[in-house]
Amino acid sequence: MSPSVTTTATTGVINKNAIITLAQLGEHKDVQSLWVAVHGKVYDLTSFASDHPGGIDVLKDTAGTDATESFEYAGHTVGAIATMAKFQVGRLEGSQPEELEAPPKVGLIPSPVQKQTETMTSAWVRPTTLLLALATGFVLLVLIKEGSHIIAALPAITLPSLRPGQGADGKFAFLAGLFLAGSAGLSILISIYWKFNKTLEHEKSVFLYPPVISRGTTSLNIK
Ligand code: HEM
Repeated sequence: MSPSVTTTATTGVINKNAIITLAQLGEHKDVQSLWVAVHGKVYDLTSFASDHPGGIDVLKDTAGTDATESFEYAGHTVGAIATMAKFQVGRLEGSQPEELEAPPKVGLIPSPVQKQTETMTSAWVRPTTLLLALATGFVLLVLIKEGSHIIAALPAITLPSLRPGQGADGKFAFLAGLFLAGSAGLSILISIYWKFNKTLEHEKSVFLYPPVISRGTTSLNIK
């Protein structure tokens, strides 16, 4: 025999496994006694209805019925799901109570899958970095040893003139100036981005996050 409805939140003792029929649920459809079923579990929200952050009206509209669809549509947070347990007064007859799944937490720490991908990337990057460091070291050594000859062999660089046609070698000088200014600007931008990225103290580049992360039903599984 199924356990019976022993009591409600207002009377004290609660049997959370009490089987409640749809007809019994339907008897609690107003603010004096407001019950709803969500995912096979029945909740007595009489004392909570006026404090419900989503408003009392949505609860009044679904009072005495299976409110699973509306509940899901509202997209409740982990906090809301944790709060529900204390209002449970039974289980809806004929339904298999489902454990409510809390929406994924959204944060700046990547999930294990993302971490794995990034670790793979950094593992790939490491030998490249080593190779680059070795190449730089080699170039430096050559410069130290043969520096004066190389510098002597280089053509003299003349800074560009702002007025076209003036300065040594008009067109070339302007292009050289443009190139120098461009490289300087790019280096400044790269270092600003690098510093900005470090300041945020997370494990992922800022540009890898979507601009908008929706609450509740986000498909992002960032934990
Ligand atoms: C069963 C116990 C319930 C609890 C403990 C609860 C709790 C909450 C909480 C804490 C919020 C604020 C947002 C959040 O933290 O998720 C909220 C919002 C809301 N709830 Fe509930 N709720 C319950 C049931 C329901 C039901 C049955 C419905 C629909 C019939 C509903 C509809 C809403 C709506 C529409 C919002 C506003 C969502 C928004 O502003 O985006 N809630 N609820």
